[in-house]
Amino acid sequence: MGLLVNGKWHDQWYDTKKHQGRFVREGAQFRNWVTVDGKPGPSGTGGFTVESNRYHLYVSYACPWAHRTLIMRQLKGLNAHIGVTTVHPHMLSHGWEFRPEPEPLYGLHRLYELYIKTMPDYTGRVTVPILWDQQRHVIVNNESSEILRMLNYAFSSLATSDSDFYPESLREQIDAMNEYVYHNINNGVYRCGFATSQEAYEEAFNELFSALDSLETRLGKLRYLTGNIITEADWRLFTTLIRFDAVYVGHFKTNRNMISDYPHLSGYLRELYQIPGIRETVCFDHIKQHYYYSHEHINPHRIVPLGPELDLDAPHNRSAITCTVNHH
Ligand SMILES: N[C@@H](CCC(=O)N[C@@H](CS)C(=O)NCC(=O)O)C(=O)O
Repeated sequence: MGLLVNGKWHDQWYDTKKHQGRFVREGAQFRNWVTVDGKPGPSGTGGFTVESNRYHLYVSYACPWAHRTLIMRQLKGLNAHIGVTTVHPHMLSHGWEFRPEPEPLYGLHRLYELYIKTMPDYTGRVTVPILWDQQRHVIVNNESSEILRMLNYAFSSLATSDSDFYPESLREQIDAMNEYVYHNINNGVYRCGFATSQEAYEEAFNELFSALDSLETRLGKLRYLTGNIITEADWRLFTTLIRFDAVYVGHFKTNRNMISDYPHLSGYLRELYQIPGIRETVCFDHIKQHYYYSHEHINPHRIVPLGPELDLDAPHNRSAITCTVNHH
């Protein structure tokens, strides 16, 4: 694992020293938007008009951030319009790689080569997901939360489903929920796992479990995070929950409870998993191989645990939760 400095690859682990052992995630740097008319979006520059088969997603099945984009592509019915290439689950000294086959567009073997192709003197982390423009041969955007919104809106002219995962009337609630879930849960598990001091770990651990406790209560009253329809907030939580018992509990030491110990959270997780098309986006083999094998600092012998056994096909019993709270 490493990063690019002026377009040169450096193999190094995250530097947590400047934050007293805390893991602080770097912001994504490519922030252009695909739009219906090619005008600039909320950030970046314009020229990225929505078109079938012009854009391509580079993802890892292991990565919770990339997973969100795969889910949105699937649920909107965009599979025929946006191709996907996946990286190898092991992220080693060259970062994410295309192995054994190179990626199909340019025959490249390493993800960082796409960053250099976009910006020859790029300095920063090399992350998935990437939304790639096959016409201009550049990264459009490498921030998953923004890619989700593009798939939901700009691409809706191509989509086979008209579901809206960020409806106007719920935006304030979705934004607040996203913020809370991002800090405490999505990034919270990484803050536990990548902490290099006891204090930093405990701080993240306590925030993580108090957030899970509070969502457990919430999901005892509401079918989904913001009421009776599934929004992007649910899918953003889902990608962390689905990895939790399989990986985070052991590898990231988030072991106060498993998700399966929480009746409402686990029923909710199963309900989302059982929605048609979703299980096809979940690859436990890549998920377990990636974390346990790649992070040598955490797991030096790279032994990948065989358990736990998860029964995600058990009945979810969520239809009993009728939404009585008016969320408007
Ligand atoms: N803000 C980014 C974060 C993406 C991210 O951190 N992806 C991880 C994989 S789970 C990655 O590629 N890490 C490589 C690295 O940090 O060097 C997003 O949500 O799109």
